[in-house]
Amino acid sequence: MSRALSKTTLYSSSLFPSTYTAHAYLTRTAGPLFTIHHTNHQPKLQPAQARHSSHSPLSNTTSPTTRKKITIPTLLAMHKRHEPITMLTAHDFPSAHVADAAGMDMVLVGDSLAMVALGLEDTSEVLLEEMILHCRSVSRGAKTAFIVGDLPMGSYEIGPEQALGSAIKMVKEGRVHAIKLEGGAEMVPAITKITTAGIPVLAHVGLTPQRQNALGGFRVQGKSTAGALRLLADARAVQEAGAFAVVLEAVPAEVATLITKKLRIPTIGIGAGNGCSGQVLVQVDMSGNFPPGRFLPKFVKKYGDVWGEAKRAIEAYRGEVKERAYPAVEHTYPMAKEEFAEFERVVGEESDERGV
Ligand SMILES: Nc1nc(=O)c2c([nH]1)NC[C@@H]1CN(c3ccc(C(=O)N[C@@H](CCC(=O)O)C(=O)O)cc3)CN21
Ligand SMILES: CC(C)C(=O)C(=O)O
Repeated sequence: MSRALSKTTLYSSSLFPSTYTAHAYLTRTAGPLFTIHHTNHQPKLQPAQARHSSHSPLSNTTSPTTRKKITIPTLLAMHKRHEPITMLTAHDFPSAHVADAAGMDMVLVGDSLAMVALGLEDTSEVLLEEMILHCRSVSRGAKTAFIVGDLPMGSYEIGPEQALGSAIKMVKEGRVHAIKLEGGAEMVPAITKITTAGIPVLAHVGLTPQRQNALGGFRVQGKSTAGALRLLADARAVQEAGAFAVVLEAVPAEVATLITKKLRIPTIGIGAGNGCSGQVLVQVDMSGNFPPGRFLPKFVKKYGDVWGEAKRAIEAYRGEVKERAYPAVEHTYPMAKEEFAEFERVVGEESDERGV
């Protein structure tokens, strides 16, 4: 087994579903806080309310700054003044909300959600309908970032008509602002068709994970002179077709820097060095929301330990439930003494079900 192949196997198999489990916990805990908000117990529920507001689409109080909606002109202005463009993936309401609150310029509903949110083997399995469901929840969570939805494999390669049809569905039903699709020169007719219809396209060249079988795994692209020239030709082709920016994935830094200089549109790098116009990473990777020992591509920097924190909290909860330390008195609802005394008296004559 080659080095690349064994890594690919490790990367895309059983280790991802565990990541999903942890995230599902985080997602579910956010839910109930919503309903509590609307009860009559306002004074007692202050803490819950405060936490609730961090996930509330109605309130912006936890955002560090109130910022304007990011649009294509905003992004192009950043590019013009050489300000790096920040992009992060999100696959649901809370992951979109936190990316938006932390100031990401762009949020990508990447098809990597097949692996990190759905536990699938690779990105080729995810359906357009599934992507749309995730896009809808992300669009409700990210109110200022520019939202891009990934067209999944099979939803755009047949021809420009199919590509436009899928793009329209992503915008109308998924509520995204732009779509991303993988491929270079061969995607020019599709990109032209979609952009002509007024839907912005983020192109994606270099390592294109939807074509991993043809590429022979997740391999760095553009490592030879010929490969780098092909990459530049592809990047130029998608630019001429009307893409507003292009993702460069797993490309030597020098090649990505030179391609960036040769283009008018911004390049968004992932594993392509710091000479690109912006950067993108997968949120679960950079926030450390995965179990210890999982393989990470070389370009990932782990900025947090979300998995460790979630596991620590869940273990503490488990321990307290087992010891009857949780719930404590402050987590319970009071009742007037006389009411309870009467209740106890009325049921007092009955025998206990549990054998007393
Ligand atoms: N969680 C996650 N993060 C990602 O960045 C990501 C996904 N999923 N799924 C779709 C693609 C696949 N990606 C990958 C996956 C593996 C490598 C990888 O193994 N790279 C090798 C280089 C191999 C070579 O030398 O050619 C490495 O060592 O980093 C790269 C990108 C990026 N994307
Ligand atoms: C890694 C990024 C660029 C992506 O395509 C995804 O998340 O699917």
